[in-house]
Amino acid sequence: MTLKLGVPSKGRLMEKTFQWFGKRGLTLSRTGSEREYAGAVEGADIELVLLSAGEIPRELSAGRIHLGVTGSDLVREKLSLWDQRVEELALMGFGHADLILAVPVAWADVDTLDDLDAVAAAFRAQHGHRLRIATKYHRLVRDYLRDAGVADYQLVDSQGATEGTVKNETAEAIADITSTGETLRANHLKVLGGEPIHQSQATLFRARSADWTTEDRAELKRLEGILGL
Ligand SMILES: Nc1ncnc2c1ncn2[C@@H]1O[C@H](COP(=O)(O)OP(=O)(O)OP(=O)(O)O)[C@@H](O)[C@H]1O
Ligand SMILES: O=P(O)(O)OC[C@H]1O[C@H](OP(=O)(O)OP(=O)(O)O)[C@H](O)[C@@H]1O
Repeated sequence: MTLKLGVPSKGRLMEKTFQWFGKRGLTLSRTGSEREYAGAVEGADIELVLLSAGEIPRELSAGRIHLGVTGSDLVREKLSLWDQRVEELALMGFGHADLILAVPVAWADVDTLDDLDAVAAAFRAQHGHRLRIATKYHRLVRDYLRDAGVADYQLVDSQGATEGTVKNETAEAIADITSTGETLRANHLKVLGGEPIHQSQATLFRARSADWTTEDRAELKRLEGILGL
């Protein structure tokens, strides 16, 4: 069986993924029409599989692809015990974004997680429901807040335009990815101080559970040589 490499089919990670491999002597390209999800790899016995960045963690975990490129945030969010299912082969140095917690700028007394904790307890007493945090990163946010001892909150699912939920009054705070900070500023939100929940970047992963034949392992060794890993 040929080694299968899953790469983002579009969006912010695709082009840089192709460049990253290209710089290391492996030419990845899309084949077929502009809208056809087909690709090829020159210089190695590898089948290119074009996938949504968000689906690559699941495909790796199920062993349907041997290797995959996606954001480290997506692997940690989508896979429980992610490091038992995949191995990080290379941090690729692009697609940097921080997963952060943000609250309205107008909350002058809330700048840290401890402040949020205090406000959350008071909020519940005052409003009769828990402070709502909108996010699509349920696992990462829950784990982070549990470790920090913050309990008086509820997560509200938001799959996009998360920063708008505060203005729309469906949440009091948000947890989302930011890179330039523009979207937060435009929506009058500020990041809580301290380390981000996760610092994400595009990463090349190896599926631990995929069916690795002797030839696949040999091809991976050769690939690691080409890529200088
Ligand atoms: N503003 C941003 N700047 C840099 N990286 C970002 C930004 N927003 C998201 N990302 C990163 O990009 C990756 C997601 O990429 P993208 O948005 O192309 O995928 P997606 O929306 O999940 O893809 P698809 O819609 O095909 O499922 C995540 O790893 C995330 O950390
Ligand atoms: O810090 P910034 O550079 O402003 O980027 C942050 C924004 O980028 C991402 O959204 P995306 O463009 O993927 O749209 P989405 O709302 O559909 O997730 C993320 O969810 C933020 O909303």
